[in-house]
Amino acid sequence: MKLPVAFETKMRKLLGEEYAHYIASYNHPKSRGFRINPLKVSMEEWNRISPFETRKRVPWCEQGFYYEAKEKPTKHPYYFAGLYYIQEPSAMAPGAYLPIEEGDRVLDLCAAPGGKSTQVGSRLGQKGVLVSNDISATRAMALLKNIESFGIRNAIVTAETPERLSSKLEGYFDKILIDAPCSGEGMFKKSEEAIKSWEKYGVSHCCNLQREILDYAAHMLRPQGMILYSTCTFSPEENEGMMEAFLTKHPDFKVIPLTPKGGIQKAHPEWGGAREALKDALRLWPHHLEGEGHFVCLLQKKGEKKEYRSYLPLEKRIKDYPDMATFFEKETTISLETPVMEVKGKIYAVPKESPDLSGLRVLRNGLLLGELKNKRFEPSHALVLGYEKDCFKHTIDFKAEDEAVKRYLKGETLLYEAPKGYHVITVDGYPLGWVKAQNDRLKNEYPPSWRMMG
Ligand SMILES: C[S@@+](CC[C@H](N)C(=O)[O-])C[C@H]1O[C@@H](n2cnc3c(N)ncnc32)[C@H](O)[C@@H]1O
Repeated sequence: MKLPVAFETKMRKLLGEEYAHYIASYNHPKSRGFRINPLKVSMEEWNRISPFETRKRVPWCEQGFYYEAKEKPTKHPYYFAGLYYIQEPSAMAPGAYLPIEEGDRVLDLCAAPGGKSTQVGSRLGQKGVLVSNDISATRAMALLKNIESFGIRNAIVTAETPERLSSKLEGYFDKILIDAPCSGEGMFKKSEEAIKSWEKYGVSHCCNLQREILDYAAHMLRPQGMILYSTCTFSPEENEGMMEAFLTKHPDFKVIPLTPKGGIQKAHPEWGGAREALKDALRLWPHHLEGEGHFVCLLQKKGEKKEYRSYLPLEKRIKDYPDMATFFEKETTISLETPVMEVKGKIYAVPKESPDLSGLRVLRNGLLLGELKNKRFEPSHALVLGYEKDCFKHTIDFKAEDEAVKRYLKGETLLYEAPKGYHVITVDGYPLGWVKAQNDRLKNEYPPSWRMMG
């Protein structure tokens, strides 16, 4: 791999004697990881059912595992059931180090494609609120799909600028994750694109973005709330230096020490002309652990906790829409008292204490239950992925090895005798999607954009 000369020179200067060790890590094979979804599978259950040989754990992430390329986890039906997310092991650190308490309102401000959002969302355990945002509407679509796949019901997905979000959400959040757009130096081994982007945009362009994002985040955080700032770059300007500039501008914030685990190192305040307290931020180095480069820092806002009062009024329930209520009664055990919101015929189950986001670009207001079409209710794919098997009254279960599962995931009609109407296909008991049974056939309702390729 050809690294930019300016980058090598910079790293040699920063790392001194360690440089040889660091540069040698570019010859090591890439580390691959996946993170299991505690909303769908406990660790005990996973250890029983895991189809993969490798059982090696990622030391800094309770749900993280390494895997070998030959194991091809994206081809297994469990992937389609949302049992795990493929994630570079070091990228699991920010979501693991963010403290989460029951009922927290969390903002993931730069969230696409959803690595950290799926992690934090699954740690929330369907309680509280997760607002997952990305400035790019196209990237936010991929984020939405991953949130749906993970079955996170209490997530709101937006595609907004931090400025516009902050105009509506002053002091709303308990926790904010900023996985900042950065110069990506820690990802050079993972992608050639990262090198090209570094050469094109450089560090200072990213610093401007990060400063702005951090300022808007500070505005949206309640006193006593926390910001977890992370990058996948080595440059001190975007890490210790960025945190120093933020703390100078916002003296109502302090650094919360993080404990290094499994080869993670302390940060280097001296590199960024930063205060001593920033040694308690963390750096992940490819020559100290199995994973790429990352920086993680936890900040807390001082002051007294205030109550946020401007919630979205939730007046409707499933039972208020007769066609939908009939469907839910016939097909599910989900409560008809579930609070819902209708947007252009689409019905969402909305988390309690949702903020009022009117006027913003909202892709999803909670769990999409389905659509009202000419008085008929059509259930969504997200509904199947958002609940466990026992919540559906008509299910057809296949074993993961059964060829029918792959054929279903590829969109084929299956020959199968079942009572007429909707059924949920499950794999080893994990819901995958809808079918409609008729005349000894299961009409495939698996969405084309979710299908298994190849
Ligand atoms: C490092 S990536 C995020 C990766 C993501 N957190 C994950 O774990 O999958 C940074 C993201 O920031 C987004 N971004 C860039 N500028 C932004 C801004 N001003 N506000 C919000 N998001 C921004 C990019 O579109 C990109 O998706």
